[in-house]
Amino acid sequence: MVRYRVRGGNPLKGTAFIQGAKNAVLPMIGAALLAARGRTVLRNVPIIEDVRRAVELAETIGAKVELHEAERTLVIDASTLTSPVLPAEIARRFRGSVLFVPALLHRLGEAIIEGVGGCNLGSRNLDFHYLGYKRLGAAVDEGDAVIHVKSAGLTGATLYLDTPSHTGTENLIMAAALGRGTTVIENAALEPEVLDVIDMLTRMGAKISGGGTGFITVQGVEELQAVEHTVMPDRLDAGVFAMAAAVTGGEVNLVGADLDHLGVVRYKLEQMGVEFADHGAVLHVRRDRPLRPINVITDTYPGFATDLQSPIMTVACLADGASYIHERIFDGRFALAAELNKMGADIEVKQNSAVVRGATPLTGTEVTAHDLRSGIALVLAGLAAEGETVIGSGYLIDRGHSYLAERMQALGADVRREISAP
Ligand SMILES: CC(=O)N[C@H]1[C@@H](OP(=O)(O)OP(=O)(O)OC[C@H]2O[C@@H](n3ccc(=O)[nH]c3=O)[C@H](O)[C@@H]2O)O[C@H](CO)[C@@H](O)[C@@H]1O
Ligand SMILES: C=C(OP(=O)(O)O)C(=O)O
Repeated sequence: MVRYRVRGGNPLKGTAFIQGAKNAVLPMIGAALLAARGRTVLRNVPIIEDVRRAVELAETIGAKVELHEAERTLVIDASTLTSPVLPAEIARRFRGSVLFVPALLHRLGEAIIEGVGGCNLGSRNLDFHYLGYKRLGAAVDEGDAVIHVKSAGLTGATLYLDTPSHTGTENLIMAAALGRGTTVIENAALEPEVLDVIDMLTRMGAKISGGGTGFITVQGVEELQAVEHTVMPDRLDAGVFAMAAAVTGGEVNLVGADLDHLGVVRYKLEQMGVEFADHGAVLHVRRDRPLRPINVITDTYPGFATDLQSPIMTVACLADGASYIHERIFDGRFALAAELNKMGADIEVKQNSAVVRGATPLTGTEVTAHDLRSGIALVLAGLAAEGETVIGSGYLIDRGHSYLAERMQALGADVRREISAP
């Protein structure tokens, strides 16, 4: 049982190091499994629980993996894949398990998916993935508990996504990369992580064009080589640390944060009164004026990232006036509201919209993380609250933010992580 204890009141000051991106490293581990020879080296790997689960899963299917935590480096030898089974006990613990399917199809001719996990945010369908594999020639048997995908060799086709799914785009690119002939993917995702994965696959020898346009063409090749690649910085981690400065009236330098990757999040925070100054690879963030309320509509990149919707809900609690938040990506991403209300917030949720009436003083109490980002949003609330906030189900925070307590402490925050018997 992991818990976070936060004592609020300290304006954050100093330097934070932004971790490598969770949503880039997970598909990159999936990509590394496509290389039948050699060793892949991934650098700037975030030391998070999802990466540990991905390492366990890769080992379970036969890869040899070394996670060098101090060096933030993964070494993956996928020459020895032996099992097509993604077992429930690991695969259900993180979303990234779904990104192992293309490698299993190419390397072993089948993938047996006993479950896929990830944050509980309402419906999280995978139909675009399975329809895509079928159009590439695979047989998909969707049983109640287990999904079996089989292929004697994938063949290029025209594919489309009803909406630009992040992992859906990555999976269909990886499936097409070693297929025969040309694949076109329409309505593909534009997220920076997807472009970083395309960059890695291209260096592995894949022929991919159109990344970032929504219309991707993949020309299949015979084999892909193991390469070395540095994972891009995590824009969600950067957004959270920027908001930590915002809720405490602080001033921080974020090493490695890329302002361009924040998309609309940047402009919304500026409207609220947060100032950004871009000094090359260091992003300076400060807030020294009262917070203003905001309207937020989540969207795919470069729109407002749904993963930063929970953190900005905390910021909105401290703004003077009513903020409106409309969630368009997931149909169950407001579990945070009830937890913030326990701390003194005034948030009303109707279907996929929330009204946050601020500014309300927040008071520390016992609250629960329902998913990764509601967890980190409660840490932000704790930083601004009077007294102590104790956040249960802290494992969910550890899924996506590395060394959180240490990095917050370096900015002067009183954040502690504790482990106790369940
Ligand atoms: C590991 C990873 O990269 N996770 C990210 C990824 O999740 P993930 O890739 O799972 O999210 P998607 O972009 O696929 O899902 C977005 C929406 O599309 C729907 N959908 C998706 C696929 C499908 O086959 N059918 C379907 O209906 C989902 O139910 C959801 O409502 O993108 C999300 C949206 O930016 C982020 O919150 C997650 O942090
Ligand atoms: C929804 C998230 O992650 P996942 O897709 O891995 O559950 C997230 O990172 O906020």
